[in-house]
Amino acid sequence: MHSTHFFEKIQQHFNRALPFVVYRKPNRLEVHAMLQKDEKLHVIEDYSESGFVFSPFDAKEQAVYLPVANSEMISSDFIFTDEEEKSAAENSATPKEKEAHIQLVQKGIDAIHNKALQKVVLSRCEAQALSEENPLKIFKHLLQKYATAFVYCWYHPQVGLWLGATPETLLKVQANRFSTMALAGTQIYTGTKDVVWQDKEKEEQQIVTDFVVNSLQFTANSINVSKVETVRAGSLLHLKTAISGTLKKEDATFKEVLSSLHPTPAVCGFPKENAKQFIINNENYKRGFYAGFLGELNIKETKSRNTNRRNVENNAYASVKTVSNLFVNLRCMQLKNKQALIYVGGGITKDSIAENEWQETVNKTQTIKAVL
Ligand SMILES: C=C(O[C@H]1C=CC=C(C(=O)O)[C@@H]1O)C(=O)O
Repeated sequence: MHSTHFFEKIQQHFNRALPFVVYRKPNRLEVHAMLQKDEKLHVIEDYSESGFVFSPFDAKEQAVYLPVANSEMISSDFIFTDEEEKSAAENSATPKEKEAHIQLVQKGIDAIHNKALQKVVLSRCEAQALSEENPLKIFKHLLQKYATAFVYCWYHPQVGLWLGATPETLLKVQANRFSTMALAGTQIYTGTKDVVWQDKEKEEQQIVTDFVVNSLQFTANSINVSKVETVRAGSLLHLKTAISGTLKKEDATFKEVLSSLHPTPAVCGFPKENAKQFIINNENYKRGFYAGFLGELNIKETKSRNTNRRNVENNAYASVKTVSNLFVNLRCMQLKNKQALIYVGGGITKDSIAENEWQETVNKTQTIKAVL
C-alpha cells in the first residue's frame, strides 16, 4: 500500500477513536498496522492468543491485545526523507523532581548495601507539554530517527495512547527457536562505539545475562550466549549479550518462558521479587505499560520459496510459520491531556552514585524529547 494512503487510513481510524497499533521492527523498511474493527477491549488469558499484545510492567495487571481475527492488517514501506534535525527540548524536570529521584536512588543504594537486593531499576515519569499533538506525525519522526529500534504507536480508547522506540528485545520465538538479549549499562554516544565501560556497568549487565540464562534452563534444550558488545540506541550506548537457542516444546513453554523472563533485571532488578516489591513500594508513581512488553503474538507468517506469484504450482511449497516478536517497552511515552508523559529509569547497583543516575535518566529522556 502507498505510504500516504496507509497513514490516511490509520488517521481516519484514530479519528473514529477505534483501537490500532502501527509499528516497525528493528532495521526494517516495512511498517505494519492492525486496525481493530470495533472498540472492544480484549484481555490476554494464556498467551495462546493471536494478535498484538500490550502488557504492563506488573504481571498482576491485565495484558491486552488487538486480535488478528477482528482487525484489518495493512502495511507499507516507510520512505526516509532528508528531514531537518529537531533540537531536543530543554530539561523539563523540576528541582523537586530531581530531589525526589535522587532520594529514591539513595534508598535503593542503601537497600543494596543492606543486602536486601543486588540490583534494582528505578524510574520516574516526566511530563512535557506537546507542541505537536498528532501521534502519527510523532510516530513518523520516531521512524525516521531510530532505524534500529522497534518503533510503535499503540492506541485503545479504554487504555490510552502510547509511543516508543525501544532498543530491547524481550523474546522472539519461531517454531522451537528463540532469541532474546541482555541489555543494560548506559553511556552517551559521542561518535564511536569503541568506548571503555566501568565495572558498575559491566556488573549491572552481567546480572541480566546470568538471570536470563538461568531462567531459560528449565524450558530450553540448548542456549547460545554471545560475547558482550556495545550497541547504539540513538544518542546512547548500551552493553548487549545476544542469547538464543531451542525450546523443549514450543506451545507448552511459551507462556512459561515469558513469565520466567519478564520482568528481567534490565527493568526490574535482582532478586526479581524483592526488586519488584521495592519498586512498587518506593517509586511514587505507577509504571503502567512502561517496562512492560509489546509486540506480535502468535502471528502466522507465510513464506513462499518461489517469489514468482504467477506460478501457482509453487504455492504448494509455501510454508506457514507462527511467530512471536516481543519487545520491552522502553524509551516510551504516553500522550495524555496535551502532554507527553516520558518514562525513564536506570539500573542501580552497589557502585551507583545518585547524582549520576539522575543524569542518566535525563539523558534517556532525550530519545523522546528529540521527536516532540
Ligand atoms: C530501564 C531503562 O533502560 C534499561 C535498558 C538499557 C539500559 C539500562 C541502564 O543502563 O540502566 C536499563 O537497564 C530505560 O530506558 O528506562
